[in-house]
Amino acid sequence: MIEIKNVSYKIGEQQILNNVSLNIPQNGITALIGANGAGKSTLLSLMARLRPLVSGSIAYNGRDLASTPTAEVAKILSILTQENSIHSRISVRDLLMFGRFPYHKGQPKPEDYAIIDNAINQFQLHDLAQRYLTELSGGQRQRALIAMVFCQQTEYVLLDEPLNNLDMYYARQLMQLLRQLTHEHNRTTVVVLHDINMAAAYADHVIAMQKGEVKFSGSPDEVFTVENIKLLFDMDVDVLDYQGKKLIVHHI
Ligand SMILES: Nc1ncnc2c1ncn2[C@@H]1O[C@H](COP(=O)(O)OP(=O)(O)OP(=O)(O)O)[C@@H](O)[C@H]1O
Repeated sequence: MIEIKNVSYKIGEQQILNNVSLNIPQNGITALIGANGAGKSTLLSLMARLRPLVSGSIAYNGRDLASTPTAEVAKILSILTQENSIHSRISVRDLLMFGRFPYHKGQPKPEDYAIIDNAINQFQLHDLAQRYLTELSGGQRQRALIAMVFCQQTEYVLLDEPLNNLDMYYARQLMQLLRQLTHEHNRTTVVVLHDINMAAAYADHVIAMQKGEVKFSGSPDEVFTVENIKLLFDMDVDVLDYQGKKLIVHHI
């Protein structure tokens, strides 16, 4: 479980997070949803210690994040941020090997190569493996970066808007793969999603944020109601039942 207790965060005079407390269940996919500016990315970056925690606490399986050495943190959690723009001339294959660095420390072993080959297969990167990141389209680069995160094989995976730049085919493929990799390896994946139908279809748990606070937390069935979506996004929508999942009709 990830335990977040009384986390507040300010930038200048602006209160970005206001006393956020929540428990993210162990094993499975938790979707973090909410309007632009709600504080999702800020919370994720505090959870990965990319920003220093100034108040409150965050613990992974009872282990306090603030007092865990950096080398240990790299083996507990991995993160894909929205700012993951790598401009150096590095090939996709080398990028994936870079993800293994906390384990091989510059001297890859056969198991590191095996993990990378596997990721190239799973993320359908064969045609891109030798190409430089700078030569890829936005969506291709995004897939490579997500594959790198998975090569780190951490118990906790934090992904900020992984569907950015992905077309319909790869967006669905990624969510299916996320679900498969999360459940097969008993991982805990926290994913910021703007596409609430993807959250409804693939998440086990949903956390909805608004103005720096957690508004709702529960199963997709509990969170995705007409009333909650009105409150979160100020939109009138229909919520349908489709193949056992909620389908939110919001585009017409
Ligand atoms: N470096 C910064 N300086 C000033 N304000 C910031 C900074 N970073 C974020 N903010 C503000 O913090 C608030 C929360 O931003 P955050 O990126 O966490 O929201 P979000 O829910 O992830 O939004 P989005 O869905 O648009 O990505 C916003 O009001 C944003 O303008």
